[in-house]
Amino acid sequence: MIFELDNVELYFKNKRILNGIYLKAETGKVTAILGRNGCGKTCLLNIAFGNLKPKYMLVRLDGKPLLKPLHTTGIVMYLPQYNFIPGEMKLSFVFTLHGLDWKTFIQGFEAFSIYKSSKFNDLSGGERRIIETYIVLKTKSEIVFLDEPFSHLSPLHIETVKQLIEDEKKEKAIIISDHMYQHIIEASDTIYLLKNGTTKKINKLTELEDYKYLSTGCL
Ligand SMILES: Nc1ncnc2c1ncn2[C@@H]1O[C@H](COP(=O)(O)OP(=O)(O)OP(=O)(O)O)[C@@H](O)[C@H]1O
Repeated sequence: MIFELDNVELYFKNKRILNGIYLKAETGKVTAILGRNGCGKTCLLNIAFGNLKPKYMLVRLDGKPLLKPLHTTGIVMYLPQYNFIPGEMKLSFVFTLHGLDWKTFIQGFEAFSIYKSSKFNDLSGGERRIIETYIVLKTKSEIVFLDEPFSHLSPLHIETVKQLIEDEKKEKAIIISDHMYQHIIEASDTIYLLKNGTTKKINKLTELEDYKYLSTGCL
C-alpha cells in the first residue's frame, strides 16, 4: 500500500496553517512528521484520516485518488492525542471489541495482568496510553496514524512501543508524529519536517539543525 497526501491547503478563518504539503508513506516503512508546537502536525493527521476538511487536499492510495474520507474505507487506525476508549469500559471488553487477545498482550506487558477486569479509567494516564497505542497498532489495518505515542510513557515502555511499531510496520504503512525526536529518528525510515505550512523531506539528519528545528549539537 502506498499512501500519498498531496496539495493540502488549510485555513482557520484567514490564518493559513498548511500550504503545499506532500507526504508519502508505504507498507514496510515508518514515516515521521516532526515540527514545532502549533505548526500543524495534528491538523495534518486529521486531514489525512478524513476528520478535518481543508480547502484543498488529495489522498492517493496506490496512485489512485481517494474520493471519500480515508476513515470510511476501514483500512486505517488512528491514535489521537486524546483518549478514545470510553472510561467506563472494562479492559477485557476493549480487547474483545477489537478482536485482540488479552493473553498475548500480557506476554509483552506483564504488569497489566491485574487490570483485566478493571475499567479503562482505573488506569494511569501512561497506562491508558499504552493500551490505546497497542490497540491501534495491533488491530487489523493497512495504514496507522500515531499522534504522540511516546508522550507520557516511561523509558522501558517507549522501547516496547518502538518494538511493536517495528513489528507492525512489516504489514502496515505507519505515520507517526512526536516531539521526542530521538525516538522518532530511531523508529522511522523517512522523516518530513513541517515548517511554515509545508513539508520538507529530510535527507540528512543535519537538515533538522539547518532548518532550525534542532539546535546545533542535539544530534
Ligand atoms: N479548530 C481550530 N480552530 C482554529 N485554529 C486551530 C484549530 N485547530 C488548530 N488550530 C490552529 O492550527 C495550528 C496547528 O495546530 P495543530 O494542533 O495541528 O499543531 P501541532 O503541530 O499538532 O502542535 P503540537 O505539537 O503543539 O501538538 C495552531 O496554530 C492551532 O492554534
